[in-house]
Amino acid sequence: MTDVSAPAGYDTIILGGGVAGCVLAARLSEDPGRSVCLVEAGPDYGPRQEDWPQKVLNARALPRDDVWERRAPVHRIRGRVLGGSSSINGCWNTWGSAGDHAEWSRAGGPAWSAARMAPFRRRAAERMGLRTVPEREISAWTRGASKGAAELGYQEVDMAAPGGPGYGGPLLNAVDGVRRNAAFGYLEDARSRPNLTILAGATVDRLAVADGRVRGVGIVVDGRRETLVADSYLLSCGTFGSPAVLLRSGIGPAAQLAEAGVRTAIDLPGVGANLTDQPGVFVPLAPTAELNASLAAKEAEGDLYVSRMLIRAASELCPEGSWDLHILPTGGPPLFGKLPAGQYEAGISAFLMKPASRGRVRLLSADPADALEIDPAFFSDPAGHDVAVIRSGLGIVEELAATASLKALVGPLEGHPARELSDQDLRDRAGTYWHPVGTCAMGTADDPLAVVDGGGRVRGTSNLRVVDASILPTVPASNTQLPVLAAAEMLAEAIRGQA
Ligand SMILES: Cc1cc2nc3c(=O)[nH]c(=O)nc-3n(C[C@H](O)[C@H](O)[C@H](O)COP(=O)(O)OP(=O)(O)OC[C@H]3O[C@@H](n4cnc5c(N)ncnc54)[C@H](O)[C@@H]3O)c2cc1C
Repeated sequence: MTDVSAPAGYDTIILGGGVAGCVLAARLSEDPGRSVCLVEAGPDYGPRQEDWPQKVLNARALPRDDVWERRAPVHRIRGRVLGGSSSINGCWNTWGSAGDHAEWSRAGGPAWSAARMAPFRRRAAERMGLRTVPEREISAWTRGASKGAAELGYQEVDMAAPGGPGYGGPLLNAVDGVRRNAAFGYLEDARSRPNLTILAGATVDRLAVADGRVRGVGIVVDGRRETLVADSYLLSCGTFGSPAVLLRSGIGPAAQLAEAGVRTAIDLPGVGANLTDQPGVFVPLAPTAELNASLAAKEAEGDLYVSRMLIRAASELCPEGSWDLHILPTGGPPLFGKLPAGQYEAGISAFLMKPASRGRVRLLSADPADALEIDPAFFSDPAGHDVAVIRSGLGIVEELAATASLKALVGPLEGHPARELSDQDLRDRAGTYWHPVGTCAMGTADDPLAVVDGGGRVRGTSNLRVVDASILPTVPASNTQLPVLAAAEMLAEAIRGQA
């Protein structure tokens, strides 16, 4: 391998230029005495918004071009571009419950409490320019759904802060239909710093580990293999990418590594295990001619968005005062497929926010160009918790659809109520909310499945941390972008404090 690093190497190399990677690159390079290199497999379209593809900027749809494995099943979609999945996501930002922080604090220490994370949440919201839903983006469907939620007795709540069940709008990282991804939010002014190098189009293959220290990282650029060296390495390739890099580097379950033909450097059984994502079931409804006309008029004005409100709801199994479901009414062009002009899809999804099921990420080969085995194992928990909660959610969907406010906009439910579907049918109909976490989970020293500690340090290593969604041991009862931004802000400050 050729050595393409700075003559004396970098102080810090960040592997993966997604949500967490952009935060780390910006915050760590604020210190002019630290040289930082950010490595990203996908393209960097540069500092000027006008040079980015329209598809990536368009916040009204989910882009499908700059992704890993373009023909992959939908639960595996992830961004492969500077900004990572924030460049292809729904631009929604919500915050989780007190229960999430209790789980994270047990695993990672008091820094993960709601109070200690709050300043980092605010800092992230400010940098990303998060804003509330403007009135003009609220369609007749969204307005009806909010009124329906109030009819059912839900109170309006602040979705970007801890609290209890209720309804409201998310905070958005999109302005006038333009997706403001983490590369815009964090790298705009950092790009011109002489101590920050952004290396796009560079796929991380593996880390060279000896005696618990990373000695270099192998990357592939235009088919060429090269090596970068640094004092410390921060792995931010996301919930699917980070365990894959560790596994290729020989950090993972020894038996599995042997199967993949990789020599074990550190036997860490938790790498790639504990994959946790939020499945959802969509219940389609039939829009009335009036609703279709109203949505068409919104679209003509350029202000039609598929979803702009949600309900935090509780199943019978949810701890008192918290929520374990997002009820998400959507109305607009279908997410998948097409309808004739002037016709729209309206419906309501129930998403399971605190699943008990655990899936996994595994290598199919040691080649970084090969696809991974990604199995979210939706609704697989033996006790049937997840199926019970989603059924409860589908009951709430029916109640919402039956409110006077929504009955005026859609026809009645047809066929069997979704809550009566068989377990297998629920599995077959499950989509994803795209919030996978947990494959490099943080945990205490006595937790055999812990991969990192509360500071993201990889067990058994002295200069390697993981900082991204993969370290969250449990998924929050929220969308994950804002929690990942806040976690990266918090860990960046901790890393700077140690310099
Ligand atoms: C379709 C979709 C919709 C979503 N909608 C929302 C939403 O509306 N609200 C919300 O809160 N969350 C949403 N999310 C989730 C949110 O985007 C993620 O939680 C967040 O991006 C996670 O940040 P991360 O840094 O862990 O990973 P990412 O942002 O995915 O970044 C990982 C980066 O690492 C790079 N990488 C991976 N492997 C390698 C490698 N081997 N070499 C070099 N680079 C590599 C990737 O290309 C990517 O840029 C959505 C996600 C998807 C996919």
